[in-house]
Amino acid sequence: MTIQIRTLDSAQADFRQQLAHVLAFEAAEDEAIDRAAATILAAVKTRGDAAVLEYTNKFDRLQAGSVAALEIPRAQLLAALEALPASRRGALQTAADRVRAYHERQKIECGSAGFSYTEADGTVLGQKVTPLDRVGIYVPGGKAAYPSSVLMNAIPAKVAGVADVIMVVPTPDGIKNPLVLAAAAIAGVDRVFTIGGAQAVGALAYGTDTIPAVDKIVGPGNAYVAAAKRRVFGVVGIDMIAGPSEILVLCDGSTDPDWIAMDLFSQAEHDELAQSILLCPDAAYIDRVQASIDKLIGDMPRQEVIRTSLTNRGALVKVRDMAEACEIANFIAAEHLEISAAEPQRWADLIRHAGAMFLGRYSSEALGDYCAGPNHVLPTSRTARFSSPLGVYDFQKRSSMIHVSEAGAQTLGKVAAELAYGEGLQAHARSAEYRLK
Ligand SMILES: NC(=O)c1ccc[n+]([C@@H]2O[C@H](COP(=O)([O-])OP(=O)(O)OC[C@H]3O[C@@H](n4cnc5c(N)ncnc54)[C@H](O)[C@@H]3O)[C@@H](O)[C@H]2O)c1
Ligand SMILES: N[C@H](CO)Cc1c[nH]c[nH+]1
Ligand SMILES: [Zn+2]
Repeated sequence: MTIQIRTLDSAQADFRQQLAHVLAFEAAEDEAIDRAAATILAAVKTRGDAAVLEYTNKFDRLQAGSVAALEIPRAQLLAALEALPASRRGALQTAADRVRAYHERQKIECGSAGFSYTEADGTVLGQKVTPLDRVGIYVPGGKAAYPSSVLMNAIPAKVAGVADVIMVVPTPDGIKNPLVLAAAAIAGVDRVFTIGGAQAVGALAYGTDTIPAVDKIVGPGNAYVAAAKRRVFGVVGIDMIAGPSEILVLCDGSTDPDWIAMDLFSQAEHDELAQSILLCPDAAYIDRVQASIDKLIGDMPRQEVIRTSLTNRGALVKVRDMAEACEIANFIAAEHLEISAAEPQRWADLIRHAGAMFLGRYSSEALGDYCAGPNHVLPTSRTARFSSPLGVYDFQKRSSMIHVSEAGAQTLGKVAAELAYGEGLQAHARSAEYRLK
């Protein structure tokens, strides 16, 4: 069995156009998905629970009688945790502990305590950091179950101090994944509803009789979830657009090609729309990776998903050298970037845009997906140019603090009044002047 992956060469004159074509989603597909998400959101906004129930029963093939029946009580989460085989439970707990330890660092090092300073005249200025009150975490569940995504979403929220974490997760055909439920128990999720897609995003954004409206929705999902999140932004906060998974491997041509082939599979198996790309300066090595792909694909239970993803969205790219690979990687701004090379740090120093970087031949991206510690909810579709991994900071907000002393009001009042008159805003000017002696 062979897979026809597109091969590109950066020396070709139209390479950049070809690359842009590989990275682009079909615009027509995007529009159709966006229209479908808009229709679902409008229905949820106007008809609440009834619409959530209809869409859930339709898309996830359920026969639920009410949205309330789609809530999983905490006792069921705890029972799922208790019933896990010891090795699974141990792995889940280890992953949770490592994710928590990493995110605790973010709390310390990203200034979660706020700051304040006092000026010579006694005026105090500062910044107060507070957690959000209630967040919705989207855990994908259409084509695969993601216990790891439960940990990645819920743990930073709890580390930030969010009181109320509402999780949504679709359960196609009513199949509840016990590891997902157990992960929710370990991570301290407050409520779980088995709903997904745009209807879940709408329910969390607008609230329904059964599902409480949240302040922010975070978490990855398919293209419908991403489109819905884009549309509800403003009503609620969102973290980023974390869509179909991506891996970009930069390889110097000395890693076992089976390892690289499997790394490419690892993200391709998520979704037909997932994207796996290899950049390498060694043409013969690229052929070896292609041979490994053809050798290994037959053993993959999800080979049809992998095949579609690699055929439609994958690429094996011959580059001039590793420096050029880094330059191209900055353009691609991939969700995951593996630098499988002898001097990974040398190349990492040249990378500015990537959701997460995996350095060296032993850092397989899959380790980051589960248990390395950093978050696996990462910006996709080139949004790593301006977005960051999900983190404690996504569950916090900042308020500015201004405590002006009587002496401070004398100097600031004159400055403010002058500028207010300049803007033609009399009330502003007088408000400042009233405090002048
Ligand atoms: N970036 C990350 O951090 C990260 C992490 C894990 C997974 N992922 C990605 O998340 C995605 C998960 O996708 P998924 O499909 O498995 O689960 P999902 O939960 O995102 O989507 C399933 C839901 O999509 C909706 N849906 C499906 N077909 C529809 C249609 N035709 N019209 C309207 N709605 C429809 C349904 O409501 C269904 O419940 C994958 O692309 C995976 O790569 C990303
Ligand atoms: N690779 C996904 C993020 O793109 C996360 C994940 C969860 N489970 C396996 N992988
Ligand atoms: Zn993955």
